[in-house]
Amino acid sequence: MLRFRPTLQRVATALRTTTRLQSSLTDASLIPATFTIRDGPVFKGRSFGADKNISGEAVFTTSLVGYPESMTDPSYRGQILVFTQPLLGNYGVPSSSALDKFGLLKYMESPHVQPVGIVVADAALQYSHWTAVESLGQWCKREGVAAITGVDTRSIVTYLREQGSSLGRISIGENYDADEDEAFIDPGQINLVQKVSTKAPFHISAGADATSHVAVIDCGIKENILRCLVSRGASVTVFPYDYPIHKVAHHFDGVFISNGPGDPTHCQATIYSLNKLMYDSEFANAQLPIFGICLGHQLLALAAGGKTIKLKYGNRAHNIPALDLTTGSCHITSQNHGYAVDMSTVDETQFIPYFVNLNDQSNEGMTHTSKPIFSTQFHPEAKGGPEDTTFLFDRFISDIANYKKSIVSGNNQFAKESSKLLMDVLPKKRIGVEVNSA
Ligand SMILES: NC(=O)CC[C@H](N)C(=O)O
Repeated sequence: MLRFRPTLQRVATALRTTTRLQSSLTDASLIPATFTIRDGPVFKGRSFGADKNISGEAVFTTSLVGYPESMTDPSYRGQILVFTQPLLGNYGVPSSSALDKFGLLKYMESPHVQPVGIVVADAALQYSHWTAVESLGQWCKREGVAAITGVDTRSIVTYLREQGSSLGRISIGENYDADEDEAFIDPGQINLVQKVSTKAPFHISAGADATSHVAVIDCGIKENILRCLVSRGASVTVFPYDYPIHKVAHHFDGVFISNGPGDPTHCQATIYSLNKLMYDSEFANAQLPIFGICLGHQLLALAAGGKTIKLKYGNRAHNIPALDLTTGSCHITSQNHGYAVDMSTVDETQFIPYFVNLNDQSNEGMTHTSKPIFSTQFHPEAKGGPEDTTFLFDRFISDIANYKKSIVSGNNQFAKESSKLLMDVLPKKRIGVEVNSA
């Protein structure tokens, strides 16, 4: 053993030196920055992102990996994302434009960084990964996103857990005055969905193996949700969030409602359309499959006459246990939400709870009592996070297959017209989505 000690000591010294060299905490070239919580504490650190003062709702995620996916999730629009993982950026950032075989973004959940700013304990200034093309800091600078490092994220999160999600701001520069009464932008007052939803329909083909065609309501859809659908044979036509989907639903084999940022009650046009789709006499006997995720779940509940509540600090993590009330199985789920459905306000003759959160008992999904309509608060598509609940996409595809069979056998009164929409001429990606700084 003794013979190895000098070697071990050398390795330990080398590791310490490497860590010191890579750490943002000791890099004097980074300019000072301040993270301030409104009516709360002030944290002094250093900027490693865009040279820009920003404000928004400060929220935290306890996810350990997956910062490229989280940071491109449109549901984070308008927020300042505090990471509890103490070292961020060590595996760099992959390409924002690489595409998979469906023409979907290979590594990112949308083309741009969505939070207005990020807060980390220690940003790795060197990175290493075979997919990496730039550092976390370079990416934030290129995207106009403020980033602060060298702050005590444990005490920030302790504060946010006790006080609830709060408004915050990141200010860059030495001469920041903590008393300066600069405005704190409250994204809760803004229709953020309007900023991230496609401005016109686009189409992603499932290719020669396509077995169905789904209408997607885009409230800020994550790329992997589209992939989960098309990789299961469902071609998708993606519509703006306020498109009157009830007027075109008969052209499709199913309707999907996506995740998205902000307060669900801002999406009145979507709620109206979903209400029509579920309750209008035209659709009364229709067995059209509908599936909603996260904001999509909240919008379905609102369309069914229910109410949503704002959680104290939300659920943002990749390891949240959700109990499937139909099977008794517990699944580990990926989550990012600040609002939740109050199931006591949803008509129980229409919808019953599907999943429940085993940490805080909040609702995690609902299922219709007589129609193939269901939704989840968590993210079965993951990215990042565990893929334990991707079987829900299989359920949706199987609901679609049953629906198609019922039409073929003439059992369904909701006769489906053959699609006359000119899918081939539709664009193949999102249209005119505003970049983060807009
Ligand atoms: N990921 C989501 O779709 C989030 C939904 C909603 N904006 C919330 O915060 O609750």
